[in-house]
Amino acid sequence: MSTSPTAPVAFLKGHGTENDFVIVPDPDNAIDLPARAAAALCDRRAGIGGDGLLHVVRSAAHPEARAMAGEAEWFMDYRNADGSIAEMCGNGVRVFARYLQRAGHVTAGDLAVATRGGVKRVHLAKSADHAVTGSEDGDITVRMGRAVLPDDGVTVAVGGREWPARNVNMGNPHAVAFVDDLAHAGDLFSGPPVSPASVYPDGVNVEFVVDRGPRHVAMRVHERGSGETRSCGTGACAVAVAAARRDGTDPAVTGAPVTYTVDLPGGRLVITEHPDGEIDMTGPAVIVAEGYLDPAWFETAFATRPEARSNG
Ligand SMILES: N[C@@H](CCC[C@H](N)C(=O)O)C(=O)O
Repeated sequence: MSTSPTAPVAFLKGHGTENDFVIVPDPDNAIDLPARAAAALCDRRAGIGGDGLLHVVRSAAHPEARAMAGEAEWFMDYRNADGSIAEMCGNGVRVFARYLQRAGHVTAGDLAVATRGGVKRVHLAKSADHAVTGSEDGDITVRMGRAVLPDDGVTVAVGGREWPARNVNMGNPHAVAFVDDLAHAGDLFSGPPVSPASVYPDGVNVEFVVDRGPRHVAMRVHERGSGETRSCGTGACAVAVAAARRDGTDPAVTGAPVTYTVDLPGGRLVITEHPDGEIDMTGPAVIVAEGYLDPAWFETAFATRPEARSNG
């Protein structure tokens, strides 16, 4: 049973390759966080500010996660900055795991996190082990599951240019377009039109990708519900999968795992796809602050916010 809080609500702020999140620990699912409260927390001017919200709840205490409680003690109840729900957030899972480690709920090693996209296996490296990303706290690897690639023939358009895009589902929907120059994506103040729109009835995350070298790409992303962000973990996986099909390195065909380095405005993620289709994402995760929400502010934001505002 969730209620509006009367005591101060604790929060933390964290990021994974600068995809930033407000974290609200709430093991018993006692805090009601409707879309307007999530959007208020993520508001960069009138709230804490973030690309999304990580509501940290015990799986057994959340109706959407109860069935996963036997496999994963903790549920990542994720919201986009506009308050909308998404199935998965790759950077979010790493930051979620870092929070659990900092709070003493888990130690370095392996753990499972329940998400709306199913249970994700996470490996928290020891702090000395940061060979991939240089993270001082140690890299975190998430087994992201398998990509689904419907053959839909979608296109993405910006500023009079149009590109064919690959439809990749990583639990959440992506359209991946290979471009000559990341500047061609424009200002990304709004979501680039993707056609036919009917392919993505619930909206889509759009990635623009350029080559940097063999199995090395760079990308920008416009995220559904959050706008342009400095990184997207599921997006980086979608990009690596699309690049492997384009490059003839699809592990299901070659029988060998393939690793892509994906550079984002906020940092670097390393993505390995295995012959069975399973995808591993490795990157950093950092907690930057913690504190308490002002109860009066939270009550006001909770009660009066009429609709989601822009996250810009
Ligand atoms: N930034 C995330 C993706 C968050 C969800 C996305 N905006 C959606 O609506 O699908 C990531 O790191 O994967």
